[in-house]
Amino acid sequence: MRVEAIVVAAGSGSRMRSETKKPYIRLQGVPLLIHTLRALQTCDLIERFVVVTAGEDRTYAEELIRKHMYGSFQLVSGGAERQDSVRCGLAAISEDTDVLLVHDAARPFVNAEEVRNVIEAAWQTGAATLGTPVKDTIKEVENGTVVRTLPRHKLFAIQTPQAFHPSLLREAHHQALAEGVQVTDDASLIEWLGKPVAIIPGSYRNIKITTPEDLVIAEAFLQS
Ligand SMILES: Nc1ccn([C@@H]2O[C@H](COP(=O)(O)OP(=O)(O)OP(=O)(O)O)[C@@H](O)[C@H]2O)c(=O)n1
Ligand SMILES: C[C@](O)(CO)[C@H](O)COP(=O)(O)O
Repeated sequence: MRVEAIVVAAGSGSRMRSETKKPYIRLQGVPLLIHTLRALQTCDLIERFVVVTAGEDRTYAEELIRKHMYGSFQLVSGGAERQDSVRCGLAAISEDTDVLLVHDAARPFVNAEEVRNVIEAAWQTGAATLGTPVKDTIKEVENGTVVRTLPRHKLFAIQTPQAFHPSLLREAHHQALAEGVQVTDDASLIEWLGKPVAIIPGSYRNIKITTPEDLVIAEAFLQS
């Protein structure tokens, strides 16, 4: 089974409100993107990485990766939305790839077992994602008023990595582009095609670094 990974790092990080772009913020002296690539590399199934960055950051990111990492990788320029960046990455995936992993550069705490589990599930079923049962009560709200409370026992917070048969993800992105469908994760596109997505138990440590508070949590995780 040949596995390749797309790591999306082309976001603007607007919710972080930092001077340094989010993938290059340093945690214990090491850029976030490098923490994330190292975490993925703990799973020895991944043969090659396609790293998607903003066009103007490509050279800088390439230098960083060469300095801190081993293994095969390619840099690709991303697009305006996450979905566009994944599509740019897809174009650089090798034709003979059996399972394609898609991961946020903003999730540095994924572990080897989680990566392996999601890859193996996608190999069996076509599409799989990590997820954790939600801890809070979730309400649907409109115009500042609660519409309804959703049944918590059915709700999962969805993470990356997500893994797919490449042909299935290519078809989903191709159709979504043609029909103007925009979603926030790749699994949603598979759902939209009417195909099943397996949920693999994730960990509450696999946070997405999104707002400044997450940097405090990340430093604490790194120290522990
Ligand atoms: N046009 C985009 C938007 C997002 N991403 C990537 O998708 C992942 C998840 O997105 P998020 O954490 O929300 O990052 P940003 O879009 O950068 O943040 P924000 O929404 O706060 O601007 C990140 O690794 C981000 O770099 C991307 O590659 N291309
Ligand atoms: C893909 C994702 O990380 C799953 O939780 C999330 O949907 C990314 O969303 P964002 O809007 O880019 O934060």
